[in-house]
Amino acid sequence: MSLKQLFRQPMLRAMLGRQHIQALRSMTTQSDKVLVDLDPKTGVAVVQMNRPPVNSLNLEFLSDINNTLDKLHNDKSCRGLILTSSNNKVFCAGLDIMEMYQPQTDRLTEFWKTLQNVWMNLYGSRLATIAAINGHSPAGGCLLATCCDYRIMVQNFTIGLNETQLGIIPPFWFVDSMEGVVGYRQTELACQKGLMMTTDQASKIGLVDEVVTPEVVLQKAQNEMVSWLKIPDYARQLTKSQMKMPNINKLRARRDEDVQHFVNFITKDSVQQALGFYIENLKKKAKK
Ligand SMILES: CCCCCCCC/C=C\C/C=C/C(=O)SCCNC(=O)CCNC(=O)[C@H](O)C(C)(C)COP(=O)(O)OP(=O)(O)OC[C@H]1O[C@@H](n2cnc3c(N)ncnc32)[C@H](O)[C@@H]1OP(=O)(O)O
Repeated sequence: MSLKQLFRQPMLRAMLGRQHIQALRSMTTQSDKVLVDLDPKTGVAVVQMNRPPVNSLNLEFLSDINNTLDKLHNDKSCRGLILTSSNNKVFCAGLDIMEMYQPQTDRLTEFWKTLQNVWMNLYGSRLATIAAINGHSPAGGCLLATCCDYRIMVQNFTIGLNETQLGIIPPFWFVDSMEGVVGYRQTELACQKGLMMTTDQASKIGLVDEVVTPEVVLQKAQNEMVSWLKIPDYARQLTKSQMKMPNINKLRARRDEDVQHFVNFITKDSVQQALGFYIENLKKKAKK
């Protein structure tokens, strides 16, 4: 959907109002892939991922997400962030597989470093963060969701760290994010088997906090945010940082090693072959 079409959507207009559409327009001049609407009254920013067709995370999109997070973190009026998608079937399809298939090493390295930055920035955000998961959310999409403090997901979609199904390995910080939400045993089951869970299955293990219908997902996220923002920021932020810093420091200490492992692993012939098959199947499925 084009930006013009997006702005014309009656639901979006009613939800945001004229003033916000204006704000959204001015920020989209910086990136049309990440749409931001910061409500000056509440301090809540709705951030919509908008990279058609499926919000897959390539280097440029990740950089845009990172810049958006930086801007919101530097804006003192901003206290909460709701992460969602402009595509009402796919929240985020995870990493752009084309970044990992037959890659140039320099770009692959930059890609991974940028993903690490996004993870540290969102997982450790000073803001109260809520994922309004309005579509499928595999792998890197699930990672973004588990970076947030609370998850509300629309029924009848799927979510999970499915890397092993592609013949790749979820990095330790993907696993740490998941473990922080659902605990060791459920993470072990979900990650080793590369489980894609339905919204209901994800809700049963606590991977999502609320299951809702598509029409109300953003309103529910706004309502939930109100309760988070009733807590004094310093108390909430310090509590969050106490819980999340150990995992962030773990990645910081192993950043370069993690990049090296990623590049070595992805460029292996066997992994390239597995990715090639996976892409072929995706394309076949898309054509049907
Ligand atoms: C010793 C230590 C070593 C450590 C090594 C660490 C290595 C770890 C490396 C990486 C971790 C990886 C993380 C990831 O995120 S990998 C990506 C995983 N994502 C997926 O598997 C999702 C695949 N997509 C889907 O399942 C579906 O597309 C969907 C459910 C998201 C949406 O379905 P639908 O609406 O029906 O859309 P289509 O399937 O028709 O797709 C449309 C279009 O988009 C293309 N596409 C889909 N997903 C991706 C993607 N992730 N990247 C790039 N392109 C994607 C799809 O191919 C179609 O394209 P078209 O044929 O050209 O139209």
